[in-house]
Amino acid sequence: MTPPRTPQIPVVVLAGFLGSGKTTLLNHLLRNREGTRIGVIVNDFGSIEIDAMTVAGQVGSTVSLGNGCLCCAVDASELDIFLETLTRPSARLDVIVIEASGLAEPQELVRMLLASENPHILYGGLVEVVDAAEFDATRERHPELDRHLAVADLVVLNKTDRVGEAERERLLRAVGALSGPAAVITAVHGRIDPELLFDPAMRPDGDERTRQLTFEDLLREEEGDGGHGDHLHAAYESVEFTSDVPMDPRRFIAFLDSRPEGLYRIKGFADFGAGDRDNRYALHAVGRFLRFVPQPWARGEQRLTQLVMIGSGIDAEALRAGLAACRTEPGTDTPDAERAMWGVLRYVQQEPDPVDVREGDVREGADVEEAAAEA
Ligand SMILES: Nc1nc2c(ncn2[C@@H]2O[C@H](COP(=O)(O)OP(=O)(O)OP(=O)(O)O)[C@@H](O)[C@H]2O)c(=O)[nH]1
Repeated sequence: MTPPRTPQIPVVVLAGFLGSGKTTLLNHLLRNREGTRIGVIVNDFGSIEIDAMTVAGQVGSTVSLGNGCLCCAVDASELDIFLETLTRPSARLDVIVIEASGLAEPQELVRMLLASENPHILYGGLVEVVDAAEFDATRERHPELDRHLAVADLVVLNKTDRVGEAERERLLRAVGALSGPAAVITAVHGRIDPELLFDPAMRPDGDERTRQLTFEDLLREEEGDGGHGDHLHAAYESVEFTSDVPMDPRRFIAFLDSRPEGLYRIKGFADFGAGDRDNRYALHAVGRFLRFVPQPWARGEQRLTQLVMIGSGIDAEALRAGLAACRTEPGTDTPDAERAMWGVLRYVQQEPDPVDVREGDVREGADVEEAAAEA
């Protein structure tokens, strides 16, 4: 296996029915990006483009698909052109979010991303936004919602301010039953913790940290109280795990496959010892989405497994104990470890992965208006 030589930018797909709150959530992400540079692809002309540019000050990083419906594009070349623009080194983006139109078939977008030959992107998961107040009515009118939920990696039950406590619980159960193992979180005005979707940027040159007061800072001041209403960290717990003993690939995958529902996000690096002496494995999980990226160990770098897990209602001690039980025992770090890596390699992006795409669900391309790129 050849680890990617160029840095890859995660691409997150944001889907949800008309009016569910996608744009609101996207704006929230842009306002709370903390220095992370977000590129946005929208296919709803005018709905976010201005916000994306003014709020995040990212002129040149937003692509609008005119009247075109991205999900219906007959071939992936148009999407590739947009991604090409956004992944240019000069854009210096850390993450790209594609806001699917309210009527999109999100799995088609996912299929196109996985099939993309752009070496600079890494599919980052499908987030489905659901309007809590309209859930039953939307399902009635659009039975395909069930299918969208079934392929989502993270479901955001939005507008919970519009329903009572009991109704919220009922909806959580109903959505959870349809979305299977995907994590379901509730939100008001799309205020989710951005770290659930992507890591904050760590810039070696520190240019974002020593920056001047930005538009976001001003916005936060404007919102009063330093924007504490948006402090989502209080709602989530974060658990860290570090080990200088390599992880057993089979046990680690079994641990990940059975991770608890409330664990929305895992990020970090794993050392698989004899499984792969040359690479550490960057791990990125959003909801039930999981991806490993092998990265060569730097010369002299201490070989550690370092993980951060974010969730709500999670049992920190049980998680740490579960991970501790995944460590290799002395003497088991044998040549068989390479075969044990097969389970991990299933989650390394090499080609379109049938685990992520359910072909039966994919809609064939339909007519599409000419899409326009304005980058
Ligand atoms: N009460 C309430 N209103 C919300 C919430 N989130 C969004 N809205 C409102 O719902 C409306 C639709 O939100 P958008 O973010 O534009 O929804 P969208 O999914 O981008 O809509 P389309 O682009 O049409 O698919 C707007 O008026 C929002 O202000 C919420 O949590 N509670």
